[in-house]
Amino acid sequence: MRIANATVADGRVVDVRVEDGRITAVGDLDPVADEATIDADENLLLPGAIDVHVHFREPGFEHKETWETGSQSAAAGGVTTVADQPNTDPTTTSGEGFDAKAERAAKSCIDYGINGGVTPDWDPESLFDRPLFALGEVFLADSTGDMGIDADLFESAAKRAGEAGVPVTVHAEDADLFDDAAIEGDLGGIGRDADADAWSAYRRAEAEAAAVERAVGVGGETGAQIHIAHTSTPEGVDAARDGGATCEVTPHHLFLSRDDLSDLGTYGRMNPPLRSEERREAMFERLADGRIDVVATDHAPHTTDEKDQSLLDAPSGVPGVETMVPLLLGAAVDGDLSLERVRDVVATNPADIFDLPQKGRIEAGADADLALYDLDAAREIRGDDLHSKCGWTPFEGFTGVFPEWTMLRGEMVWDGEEFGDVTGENVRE
Ligand SMILES: NC(=O)N[C@@H](CC(=O)O)C(=O)O
Ligand SMILES: [Zn+2]
Ligand SMILES: [Zn+2]
Repeated sequence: MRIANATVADGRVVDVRVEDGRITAVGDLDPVADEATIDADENLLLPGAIDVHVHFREPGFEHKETWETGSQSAAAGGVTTVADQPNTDPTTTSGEGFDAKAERAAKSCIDYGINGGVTPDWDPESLFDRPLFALGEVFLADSTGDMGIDADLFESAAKRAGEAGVPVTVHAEDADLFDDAAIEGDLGGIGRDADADAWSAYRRAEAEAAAVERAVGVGGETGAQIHIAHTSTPEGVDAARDGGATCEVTPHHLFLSRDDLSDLGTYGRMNPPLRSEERREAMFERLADGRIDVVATDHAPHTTDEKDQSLLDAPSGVPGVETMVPLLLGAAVDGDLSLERVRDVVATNPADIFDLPQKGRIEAGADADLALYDLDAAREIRGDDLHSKCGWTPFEGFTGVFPEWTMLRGEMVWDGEEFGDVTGENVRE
């Protein structure tokens, strides 16, 4: 197959040859006999995005998301590889837990990795016997699933991961620094009417940098490769960089702030929480100038019934896997971000950090994981149009550029209207 006349992120217009699921040539390519051609019409061709932080909820919470719905949502947003987090039921904290997830993940229509998690009763022996994508997210404070662990366990877990050469991804918040008084008394309101700003006041910004410093310190002592998940503050990003760690930011910490909580209510409750508009802008600046390595979604779907509760009863987390690339391309169209930055933070950098040499690039030898975007076809994001089982988005009404089609290893997994019959594989096997 030949994809003709594709504009790549650096502005070149090229042809791309795909054979047996791989890219075999990029450049000015003459068609060969009987070769199928897809005319890209000078639209933007990006490597399939790699979202290194999703919660596809299966096994255990199939009412929120499944591997089928989560992976379809990803594909419809130009994402062709995901890494799934361990706070499922059973938790992915033993070989058995890993196997239970691997069985479900076989239904994914995109490629994937499976992370191992850490709890006091984990079984590192059998867990490290499995092909882990990463150890993590390791919860330094409780979040959905209450998997927060103490400093000693974190250190011994990081040591083990370091020995095994497995990267460690960290949910960095220090619960000792939370302001419990912020969520005491009558908070009033349910769902969108709840005063969710209290959540941001409670899980204070200062709690992030403190935990990041602790995590990078443990990285230095143990030799483990540390990657900070969902950094939400410029202080957290700077502490990660200073300590030699890589870091990711979510779309919600780039595009939403505490100012949006009066509309979102509990639909804007997540960990770490939304920050001030000033901190949001500082995060965007660090994304644009290269200080943030990766955008990953922390796709954490919950049903509207679950969100339509009081601030304290509603679960933390928002969906995002389908809207990540569309939002970033929307920002690129507005001139806030270069297309090369978008490509790097959603594809090339995650591939480099998590050792996926076959992914994240449009060059000969790489997997033909590709998505085509018409930058003139930005449209309004609507929860009703998305494919996650949860049926809502915190980005309702924002503008995004969705893929015309998405290809996994040369097969059309999303043609803009329908999903192909495509089977994903574990990228570590
Ligand atoms: N981010 C969240 O608020 N929630 C995540 C867990 C997590 O990533 O902390 C979830 O699994 O729901
Ligand atoms: Zn987390
Ligand atoms: Zn998470």
